[in-house]
This record gives sequence, C-alpha cells and structure tokens, in this order.
Amino acid sequence: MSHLPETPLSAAPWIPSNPKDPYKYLSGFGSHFETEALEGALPKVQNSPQVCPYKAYTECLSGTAFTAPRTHNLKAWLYRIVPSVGQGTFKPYTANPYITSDFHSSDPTDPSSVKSPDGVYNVPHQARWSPFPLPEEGQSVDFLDGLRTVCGSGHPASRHGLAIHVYAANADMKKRALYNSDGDFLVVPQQGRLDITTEFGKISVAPNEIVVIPRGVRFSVALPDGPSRGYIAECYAGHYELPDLGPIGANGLANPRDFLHPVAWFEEDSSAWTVVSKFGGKLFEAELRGSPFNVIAWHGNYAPYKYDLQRFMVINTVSYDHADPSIFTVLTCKSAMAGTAYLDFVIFPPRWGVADWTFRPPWYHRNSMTEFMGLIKGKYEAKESTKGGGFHPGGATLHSMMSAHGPDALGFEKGSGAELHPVRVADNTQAFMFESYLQFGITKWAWEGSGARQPNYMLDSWGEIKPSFDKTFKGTAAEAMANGQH
Ligand SMILES: O=C(O)Cc1cc(O)ccc1O
Ligand SMILES: [Fe+2]
Repeated sequence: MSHLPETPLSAAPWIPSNPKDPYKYLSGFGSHFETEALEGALPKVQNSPQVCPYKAYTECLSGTAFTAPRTHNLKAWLYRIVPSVGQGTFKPYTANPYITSDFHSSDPTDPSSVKSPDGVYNVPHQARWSPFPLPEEGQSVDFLDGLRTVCGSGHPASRHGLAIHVYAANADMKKRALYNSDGDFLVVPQQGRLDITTEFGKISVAPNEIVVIPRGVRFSVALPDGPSRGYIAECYAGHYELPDLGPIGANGLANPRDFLHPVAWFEEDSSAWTVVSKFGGKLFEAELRGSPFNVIAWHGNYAPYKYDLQRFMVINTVSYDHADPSIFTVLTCKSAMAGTAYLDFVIFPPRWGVADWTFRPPWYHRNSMTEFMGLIKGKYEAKESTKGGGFHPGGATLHSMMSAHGPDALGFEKGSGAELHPVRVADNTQAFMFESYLQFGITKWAWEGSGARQPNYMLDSWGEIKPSFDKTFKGTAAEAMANGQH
C-alpha cells in the first residue's frame, strides 16, 4: 500500500489563512512605502512643507536613532488632521494589573520558596500550560484588558530583554487606542481574527497569520469572530528582521514580498478617545481629542505589517538527521552577539519528513537558549501524551536555558519504531517557538493565577522513560551499514 496521500498535494487548492481579509496592502519587508487616503495628501518632494496639502499636520515617528546606520534606520512621516499632542495628562491605568516587565527576583535563592518577593518565579522548572482561559460568559474583556504577561527578561528602561504575553478577549476596544513605548509587539493569533485599526491603516489578521505592531504605533483591536486568544512576543531591544540566509542563497524561508503593510485610512471623529501607553511595563491612560486614526497619508519604512505563515518556504534535510529548528526562523530580533538572538520567531510548519536512518522527531536536548512554545492548531510532533493535560492549541511550554526536554515517552516509542517512508509531518498543524538567549522569570499570574499550568508536566511526559539498554545491539545505523545501505 502506498504511504503517499491519495490526492496529490500539488492538486490541492491554495487556501490563504485569512480568506475574509477585506483590506488592501503594500507588500515588501523593509520597503519604503508611500500611501495616501486622499489624492495629493502626500507633500511632493519634501517632508515638512510650510503648509501641507489639505492643511494636515506633519508628524514624524522614528523607530531608530536618527543616526542609526542606513541599513537599520526606520522612520515614517505621517500627515494627520491633528497631531498626537492633542492629548491630556497621563495617569496610571489600573484596570489591568497583569502586565509587567519586572522579571527578576531580588532574592532568587530565597530558601523558603522559589517565589521571589515581587511574585516572579525564577526557576529552571520545565513548565507547560493548558490552553489559557478565555473570558467567561457575561464578562466583557477587550484586547487591552485581556493581556497577561507570562514570562520575560530584562527591562525596557535599558532596552534590553523581552516579554511574552498572552491575550484572551471577547469585546472590541471601541474608543480606546493602545501604543507600546517599550518595544515591538509580534502578535500570533490562535483563535479568532483581529481587525486592527492602526494609525497607518487597517489590518485583518487571522490564526496562522502574524502581525507586528512596532513601538509607538497606536492601534485598536476589534474581534469580528468573537472570543479570541493568542500570544505576543515583545522585544525591548531592536526590531524584528528577516534572518540571514547564508548558504541557502537569496530566496527561501519567509520571502520579503509576503509581508503586507496597510494603506492609509482615516476617520473624522473629534469625540473623546482614550489612549493607553505601555511604558516601563506599566500602563498609563490619557484622554485624546478625537480619534488617533486621522492619518490621511504616510510614507516611510516604519509601519505595522502582517505575514501568512502558510507562505513560509520550508527547508529541511533530504538525507539524514533531524536539522536544527533555526531552519524554520520567520523573524529574528538580533542581539549584539553574533548569531545569537534576543528572540527568534520559529514555526513548525506542515512539510514532508523524508530523513533516512533517522529518529525523526526532535532529539532530547538541553539548550543554551530559552524556548517558549505555543500551538496555533493541530498537534506538535513528539508531544504524543495527553497525561496531565497535554500540549493543545492555546497552551504553551517553557523550557528554560539548560532545562532538559524532548519527546515524551510515547513520542520516543513512536519515533524509534516508525517505518521511514516519506510522510507528511504536521499537516493542518502549526506550532511555534519564541527562542531567546535570555533567562526568563515567570509571572505569578502564569505560575498560579491563570490556573492553566500543569503541575506534574515533568513526570507526566517523561516519567515513563525507562532504559532499554542492550549491550549487544549495535544500532540501526550499524544495521543499515551491514546491509550496504548507509
Ligand atoms: O524543544 C522543542 O520541541 C523545540 C525544538 C524542535 C526541534 O525540532 C529541535 C530542537 C528544539 O528545541
Ligand atoms: Fe527544545
């Protein structure tokens, strides 16, 4: 019997991840765009004429220091009905106390408890969470109030580190806009589309797509599909870039033309709005004189963008061994250390598995990097066991630097007994990893407040692993060699 699918994959239709997306986009990672919602709204030639077309105000939004090298310099020029200074005084926003950037205990060796005085857990424990809870029926929670910090490292004040958040919401943000002073938000929806109005225009993003909202960009989220959930990686340092391709060549992985930026869109609304700034990990609110979405035209290379993960061109072995997961890097936020990321965004997309003589699932390992994983849909290879809850869409795992992990007992059994035909791996699934060279602290909400952490994850996954040590067995590779296959 053939192990190949009955319908050839090449005959299957290409279905985009977001077929209902109503918006138009500008394509190209890092391009310098021009877009106007009113014809002639962009000043010709210069950035700041004495009086702008339509008597708009000029405003510059920079994503890097003025003096950053040209290859990394990011900025946008916005032409708006009123400038962003049309705002009241900031005061603390207290409705959501679950966002933080305090990740390091002052006494990590506290012998009485692994819990630090500020409620952060700095522990090497392998952790797994069942799907994070959605708002209960009768509750009305928008994207802003549904944000929860799970873990992170460093602090935005020194522009070093990152935070990982999840969101769970069931209501639109209405006349509230959020911007992040601390870093870029990389949003990975897991359930429900996000209809995001930004200063730069509108973006629709569905599960299996991602969206990046850069530092400073004001946005408001509506939920056309109702209850929504997802993950966010926030980098306090630089910005997300496409990874270098090295010997892969000029093409492959995430291709630049598949990154989509909004076209200018504005509304004339002078009623009272609220703007919320995340600043130093805390939230502050101020009144706005009118909608912040009043930009009639913009140009530049600093703008939000989205990407359909289905467009990722997957590269992997066609000979032997399990390749390092860095081959699946979509975006990276580099540190100053060569080849070492603050944060790599890595996916585990549908693909063919063809490796000969090989244990095909991931190997057991202890990584010098920290690995946070989430699941958008389907299941993740090598996590076969559902004991204690399993790894499900909307859940997460954290394997901190040097903390041992790998296939669970059942995953090992299946992987070491599998017939090595070409097989489809991860069809209709999408797992992802936020991988970082930093050590993470885990928030009190994630550890105990969410109710989602699986306390016996280690034993449930790996407790049944037993030695099958056999002094006479020379290994499958030796067998293959003896048969002249290796
Ligand atoms: O731990 C994990 O499941 C992520 C992972 C996947 C893989 O294929 C190789 C290494 C790795 O850390
Ligand atoms: Fe790993």
